[in-house]
Order: sequence, then structure tokens, then C-alpha cells
Amino acid sequence: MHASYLLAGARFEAARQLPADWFEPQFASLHGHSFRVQLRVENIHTNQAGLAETLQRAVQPLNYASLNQHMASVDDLAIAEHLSEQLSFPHSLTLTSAPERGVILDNGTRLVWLNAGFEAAHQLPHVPAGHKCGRLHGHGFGVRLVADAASANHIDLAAAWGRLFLRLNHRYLNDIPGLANPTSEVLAQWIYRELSADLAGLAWVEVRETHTAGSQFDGHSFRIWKEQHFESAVPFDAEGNYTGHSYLIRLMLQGELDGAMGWLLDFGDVKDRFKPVYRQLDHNPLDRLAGIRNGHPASVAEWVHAELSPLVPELARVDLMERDERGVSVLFKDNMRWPLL
Ligand SMILES: Nc1nc2c(c(=O)[nH]1)N=C([C@H](O)[C@H](O)COP(=O)(O)OP(=O)(O)OP(=O)(O)O)CN2
Repeated sequence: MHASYLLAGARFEAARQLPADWFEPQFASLHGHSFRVQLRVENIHTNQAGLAETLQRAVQPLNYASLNQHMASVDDLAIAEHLSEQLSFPHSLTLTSAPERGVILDNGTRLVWLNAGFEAAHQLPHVPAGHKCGRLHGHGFGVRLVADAASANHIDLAAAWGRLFLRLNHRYLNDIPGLANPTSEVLAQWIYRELSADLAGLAWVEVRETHTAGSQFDGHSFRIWKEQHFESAVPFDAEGNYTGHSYLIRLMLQGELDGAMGWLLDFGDVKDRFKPVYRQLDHNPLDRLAGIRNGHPASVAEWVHAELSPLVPELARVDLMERDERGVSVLFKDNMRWPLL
């Protein structure tokens, strides 16, 4: 068995007012947010129902409340820490205060993150003839910057990104020095290097090239992911009744960059190699696949790893979501605990 984590999330609506001298002056007025909190907990500490219940108990007093009445400080990190204190087991917690910003508490590390993006054209010059990415095409790229909260705040992230945005937005990326082969991996590394020169504490950069694929670079290692949906039935109760879920599976790979191609493995190849596994999962009852215990998501993730890793040895982590706020993350290599947000 590999290290297996439960994922759970909850949302709450709340008002807050930061002090008059807060570094983002707009937050000094009374205002409201739709907050989201996501937890990751190793499954040795609790089960899915216990985790959901604990999370609801922590969040419920804050829902439709004035946060200033519940805690002395109401900035994102303080809210995350307040929630974290309600939990009796080790965890990693992500708080999203707006679609573009939030914080992470992970193993004693406090991180801030900012979502940004740019629109640009590119082509990949080294792909085999006929590969669609060899043609001139473009994307609305998503970017996430994550930094140590001891060194940087959201204003620092936004200012650093603002300088880079002007160099990337509405450009043909291949013309930019250092981006002659602008894969997601090369872009994440390029953004990391450009920003880390004057942004203290930059932890990692994510580039989301399409809605289903992206890459991360932390100054040392590359990770990529490819997501797919499948529709399956699973046992619901002891009487043998079934229910169903629209699953999201995220296949995460870690490895060396192929120097010639500028990628870890073609997203398209990940999808192609996964196809035979996908066919067994999609529109099927999961518990009837050999080795899948009751269709439990962790055993589905283990099964996927057993089937796929001979073809994709870089497979390092499988996240499987039964729905938006409930799933598992199973780790097959060290150092894959990073949240994917
Ligand atoms: N490891 C990488 N693989 C690929 C990259 C890359 O940057 N790194 N880039 C491409 C293409 O630019 C392409 O636009 C994106 O590929 P893909 O995920 O295959 O796109 P799809 O639209 O086909 O995705 P689906 O959601 O699965 O339809 C190719 N590979």
C-alpha cells in the first residue's frame, strides 16, 4: 500500500474588515467573500465521513457570519490558521478567499498563492510531423504562483506577475528569448527563473495549458498532470444497491525533462496510454474490476497505478475525485505531497 490521503472541501460565505493600515487598503472596508477550504489528511487518521463531519463543524460557525466576531485577525492566513486549530489530526489546508488568491498551510509551512493568466500563440517545433501542437495555435494559459508567506504577500506576487504579463500576453511565445520551444514545462521553468530573481520565497510555478493539463516547476523538479472524467457505478450499501459518480482523475507524473522535446512526456501520450485503463473504468461498475475493493477511490487509484505504471513509469500520484469536494490522493513517489489547487 502507498501513502493515501483523503481530500475534502467546504465553502462558506462570510464578512470581514481588516485594520485601517492593512497593506491592501480595499480590505479595510467591511466586505464579503465566498470562501473555500480544502483539506488533505492521511487516511490513517480518519475516514471520509469523519473528515467531512470535522470540516463542517469547523466551517459552520463562520458561514454567513462576521469573521471579526470569531477571531482577532481576519486576513487569509489568520482564517486558515483558525480553521486549522479546529482539526485534531495532521493536515494540509488550502483557503481560497477569491478565485485568484488564497493561502496554504502545509506541515508548518505557510504559503500564499495567486492565480493569473495570459493569452498567447505558440507552436512546438520538435514534435513529430502531423502532431497538432506543431501547428501555430494558442491558449489562454493559466498560471499559479506560490510563495513562502514569510517572504512574500499577495501584493508582491501581483507586482512580480504584472511585469512578466506584459512580456507574454498576446505574444508569439516562440519569439521570446528562452522560449523557442514553449512547452508547459519550459514555460513554468522560464517563469520561475524570471520571477525568482526579484521575488523572494517563490516556492513553485504552475502553468495550466488547457483545462485538462499543466505543469509545475519548483526550481529543481518538474511535475505534469493530465485530467480526465469518467462515469461509473459503485456499491452504495450492504444490500447490494449501486450509486454512481462523475469521477475526475488526475494523473501526475514526476521525472526528468526530455531535453530534445522540452517535456516530461507528451500530454497526448499520457492520455493514449491511459485509454485502455479508462475504457475499463468508464460506464462500468468499479467493484467488478479485479482488485478494486468495494469501488473505494483509494483502491481504484492503486489499481490505476498498477495498470498504468508499466507504460508510464513517471506516474507519481493519482488524485481521484468522486465529486468537487470529496476524493483521494495516492502517492507513489516521495515528494508528491504538493497540493494541486
Ligand atoms: N508534456 C507536454 N505535452 C504536451 C504539451 C506540453 O506543453 N507539455 N503541449 C501540447 C500542445 O501544445 C497541446 O495544445 C496541449 O495538449 P493536450 O493536453 O493533448 O490537448 P487536448 O486539447 O488534446 O486535451 P484534451 O482535453 O485531452 O482533449 C501537447 N503535449
